[in-house]
Amino acid sequence: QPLRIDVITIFPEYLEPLRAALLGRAIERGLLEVGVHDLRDWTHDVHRAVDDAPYGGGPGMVMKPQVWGEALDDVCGEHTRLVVPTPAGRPFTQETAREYATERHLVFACGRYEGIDQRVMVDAARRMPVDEVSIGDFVLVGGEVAVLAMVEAVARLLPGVLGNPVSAEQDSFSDGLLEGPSYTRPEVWRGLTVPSVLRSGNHALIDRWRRDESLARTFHRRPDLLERLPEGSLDERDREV
Ligand SMILES: NC(=O)c1ccno1
Repeated sequence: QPLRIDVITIFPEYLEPLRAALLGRAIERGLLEVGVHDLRDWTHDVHRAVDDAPYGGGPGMVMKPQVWGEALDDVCGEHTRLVVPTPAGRPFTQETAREYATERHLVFACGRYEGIDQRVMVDAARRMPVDEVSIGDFVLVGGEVAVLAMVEAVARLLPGVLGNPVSAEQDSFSDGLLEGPSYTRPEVWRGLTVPSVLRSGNHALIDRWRRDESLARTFHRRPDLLERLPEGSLDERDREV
């Protein structure tokens, strides 16, 4: 059955984009299920408080464990992987997206940057896998935008979501390299031409050119990715690029 995704947040309206365009159509087609929940529905006080001052002092507020505990008790099930976006998390990469696309149920807990009381993740880890992940080395106001990014990265890998499934294999990172430049008509635009090899019809040459462009771009923009390539990824020809 389709991957089920639930998002718990104090800004449910932030997740509306999941209902639009490609993702919205995939949901309508039953290729994945998405539920969005307002964390405040699990508060019991008149102020619907979800955070409090941090023990030990310091700036900002920390999200209360009781509210999160009750929300997760209701939303998580026996096949749930809990994902908590945070700048302090392990890197979320294309590999992570591929793993998540094979899950049955993902629950995303959107916290403020100051964080959720750590005991919420400790308690959840007693009965399900819990991933604290970061989408990049920068700080957002909350986890919602990170969830939008991760859900999009995962959903596009699900069967039937992308019109042209091959592109999921060919996009950046699938072979560990960055994707090279792309071109379309017109052949000359503002005096700029399309590399002639792409119009040669010689697909062996075209593939070779594209690989060289990927290697060069990766070398210049992300040399760290070259370090991480699995052994044997680069042949003699590649090393000359
Ligand atoms: N870098 C991140 O993933 C993040 C999540 C919340 N704030 O920043």
